[in-house]
Amino acid sequence: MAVDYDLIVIGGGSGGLVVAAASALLKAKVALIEKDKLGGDCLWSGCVPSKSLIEASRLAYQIKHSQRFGIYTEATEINFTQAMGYVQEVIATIEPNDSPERFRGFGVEVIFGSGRFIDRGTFEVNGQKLTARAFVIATGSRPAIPPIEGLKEVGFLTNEQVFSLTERPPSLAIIGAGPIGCELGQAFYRLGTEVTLISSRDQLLPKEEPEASAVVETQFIKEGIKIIKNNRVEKVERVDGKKKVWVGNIPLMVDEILVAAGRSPNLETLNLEAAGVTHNSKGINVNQKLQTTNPKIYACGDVLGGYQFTHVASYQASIVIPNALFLPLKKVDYRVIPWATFTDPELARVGLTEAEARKKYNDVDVLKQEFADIDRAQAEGSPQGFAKFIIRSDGEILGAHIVGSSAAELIHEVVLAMSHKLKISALRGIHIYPTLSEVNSKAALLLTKEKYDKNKTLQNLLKTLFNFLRKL
Ligand SMILES: Cc1cc2nc3c(=O)[nH]c(=O)nc-3n(C[C@H](O)[C@H](O)[C@H](O)COP(=O)(O)OP(=O)(O)OC[C@H]3O[C@@H](n4cnc5c(N)ncnc54)[C@H](O)[C@@H]3O)c2cc1C
Ligand SMILES: NC(=O)c1ccc[n+]([C@@H]2O[C@H](COP(=O)([O-])OP(=O)(O)OC[C@H]3O[C@@H](n4cnc5c(N)ncnc54)[C@H](O)[C@@H]3O)[C@@H](O)[C@H]2O)c1
Repeated sequence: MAVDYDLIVIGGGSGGLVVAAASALLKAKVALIEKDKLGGDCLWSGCVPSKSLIEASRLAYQIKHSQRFGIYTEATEINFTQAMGYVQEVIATIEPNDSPERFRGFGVEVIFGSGRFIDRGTFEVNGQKLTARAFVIATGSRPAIPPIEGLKEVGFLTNEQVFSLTERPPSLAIIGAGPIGCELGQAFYRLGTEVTLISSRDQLLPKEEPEASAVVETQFIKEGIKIIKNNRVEKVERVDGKKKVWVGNIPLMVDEILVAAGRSPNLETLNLEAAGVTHNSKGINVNQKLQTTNPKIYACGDVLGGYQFTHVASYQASIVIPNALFLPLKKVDYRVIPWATFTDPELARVGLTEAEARKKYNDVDVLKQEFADIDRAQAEGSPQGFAKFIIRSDGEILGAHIVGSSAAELIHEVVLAMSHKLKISALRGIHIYPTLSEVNSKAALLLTKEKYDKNKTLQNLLKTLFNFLRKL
């Protein structure tokens, strides 16, 4: 039976936009259905505003601490409203890339509305019943709100409201110390808010290598950010115009609360049952080809509940496009997925942690190069942190964790090496002096040093050789 479209994409964020644009450029007939604005979380309430706010706060911190470089300024005044204005300015500059006009120009039919499946092959939106050869669900995620007594009544912010603030909250309790809590906690603190980070776990950024997270935590404590770990918010009350947050039995009086306690997939209104698409509490179930339990319906991005990053949504989109338009042959490969948390110091990761690697292999070795021994890091006054490589005895790189200045940029050399299955020795190539990238080459060199230190026979042989040569 003839259908209306080759592809119907539901959700116009990081994943859906890539699928829609590329498919239309390949001459497929594509409809993109968006319930709000094109751009998704990343543009409006995620990556773009958070990184812009972080930049404003980084500058504030550097100016405040410029005396060690012999630079004195008048007392720094932070105009929070203008800092937030800068955030909105950046969004407005990037927004045309995701505008409906641009996508219509690619040949995508952009439909605004929130629809639902009515059977395994039909999606209804704005009263229209649309059919397609394939569908892609890319509806993203929203903040998960923990069931805390009084929280809804007292009121709170999430990433969806926090970038619209025009006045600085004098104090802020942040529930959750994952990437959102840590990035925004430090940014708000540096812009003048008293911040308390509350984590139910014993580690900030619990998905990261523990010793890398510890470097971030040390910096937070040094700056003055209050941290409460191993504790949950039990209750919230309104007292004298303030918000009283009970963390276990510790009372905390704050002006505002930011909830950053993980994500929930956006799938409730899609009527997935009618389409034969199953899901779990984290997201939609898919196979390695990103097909849902209805093979004509694909899904990508945060709605899968896996790696929730813009670049992963784009990568998944690149798998979905050929599978949905042509033949479902391509499979996802998550061996080399990098990500970074943009705290100061930054924390970047690719591949396995040491604990994960040791569970899987019995020939794991660790190479750790401190930034303190990298001259450029000293020159820049940022000697904290390290690069830690998890390798196997044959030099295969299983994972890398860089915490320090520009870590998110530095990790890409490792990503390239891992993607092409290059051994750690590949990173020993000549690196420009003095650069932060030397942290990678010096870490790689540690293996050569380690091997040489262990090889007493070679050392004795060399000693004998030089003794002999001197006597000639
Ligand atoms: C504060 C914050 C900072 C972040 N920082 C980073 C970062 O630095 N780097 C990084 O890689 N990732 C970051 N992320 C994660 C990143 O934003 C997400 O992984 C990414 O946006 C996921 O893309 P997506 O396409 O799955 O969802 P989204 O981009 O959110 O797009 C989903 C779209 O679907 C629409 N939609 C939802 N339901 C329906 C429906 N029923 N019908 C039609 N349309 C619907 C939504 O309106 C939205 O436009 C951050 C997230 C947050 C919250
Ligand atoms: N730089 C980046 O790439 C970046 C930045 C921000 C967000 N993100 C993405 O967005 C996702 C969501 O971020 P997130 O920080 O909300 O989630 P998260 O799931 O990574 O972290 C949430 C944290 O909150 C804690 N928590 C949960 N309930 C709690 C409670 N009641 N009390 C105290 N602590 C509680 C959890 O233990 C966890 O550590 C991330 O996993 C990431 O994929 C990426």
